[in-house]
Amino acid sequence: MAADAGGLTTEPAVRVRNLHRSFNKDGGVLNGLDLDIAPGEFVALIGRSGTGKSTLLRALAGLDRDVDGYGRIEVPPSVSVVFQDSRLLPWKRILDNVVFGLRGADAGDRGRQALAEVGLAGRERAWPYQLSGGEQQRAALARSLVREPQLLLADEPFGALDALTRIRMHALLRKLCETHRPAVLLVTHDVDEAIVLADRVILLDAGVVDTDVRVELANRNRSDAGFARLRSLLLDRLGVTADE
Ligand SMILES: Nc1ncnc2c1ncn2[C@@H]1O[C@H](COP(=O)(O)OP(=O)(O)OP(=O)(O)O)[C@@H](O)[C@H]1O
Repeated sequence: MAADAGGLTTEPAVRVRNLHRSFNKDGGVLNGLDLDIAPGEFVALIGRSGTGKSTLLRALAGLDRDVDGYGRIEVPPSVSVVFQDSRLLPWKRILDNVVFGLRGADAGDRGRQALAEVGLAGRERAWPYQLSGGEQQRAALARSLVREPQLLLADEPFGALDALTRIRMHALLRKLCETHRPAVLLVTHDVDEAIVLADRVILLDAGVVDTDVRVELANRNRSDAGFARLRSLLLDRLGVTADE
């Protein structure tokens, strides 16, 4: 049970217990991982390359049917996933991509509203190839959030974008999460991105949680001393010095 701001206890949105996953007999990628994410909590997952971040995300997304049977994964019924590439269907217009598979007479309206929320009003009839990389990721976010997921899983969603576009996307993602309040697990290589966006940063090492730190609102500001402290703590745990 996680304590919420009012001191009450709430059931976590995500509960992972003793999760193992290996791909060969040389050793495990996930080695008994435990993790709770509270409803509406934004968790960033960092870690050296190959430490199992994407493996965990895929397991939570239900994309890995071979996670070992003796661990436990509990996720909410509605989960959306965003990847580094937008995975828009090239033969469908943007609005049709966003509402693909949605039911209800109001699907079109909900899709249009979601596109407006991500700054793509007026682009409903565009084809994916007519959008920039950043715009395609905006459309991918709209497609996820129009489903009002209780859990949003994001695997390096801004990894392919230029630095300026990334900063804009950070602001957009925070705003969307504050409006829709899904629990979020964001995999990123970027320590700064993790601190700027998340309520909590988790560092994975050797397939278990190595470090689990809370980010106060003030620490999200890059010029805050707390930001610098957190950054050097995390970089240290990753085995790099802040000057590298
Ligand atoms: N389907 C698979 N088959 C075999 N090995 C795999 C498979 N998926 C992942 N692995 C291996 O599991 C390990 C962890 O991979 P994973 O993608 O989870 O790491 P990661 O922490 O996300 O890495 P990166 O930061 O480089 O994206 C790697 O050694 C990878 O080669």
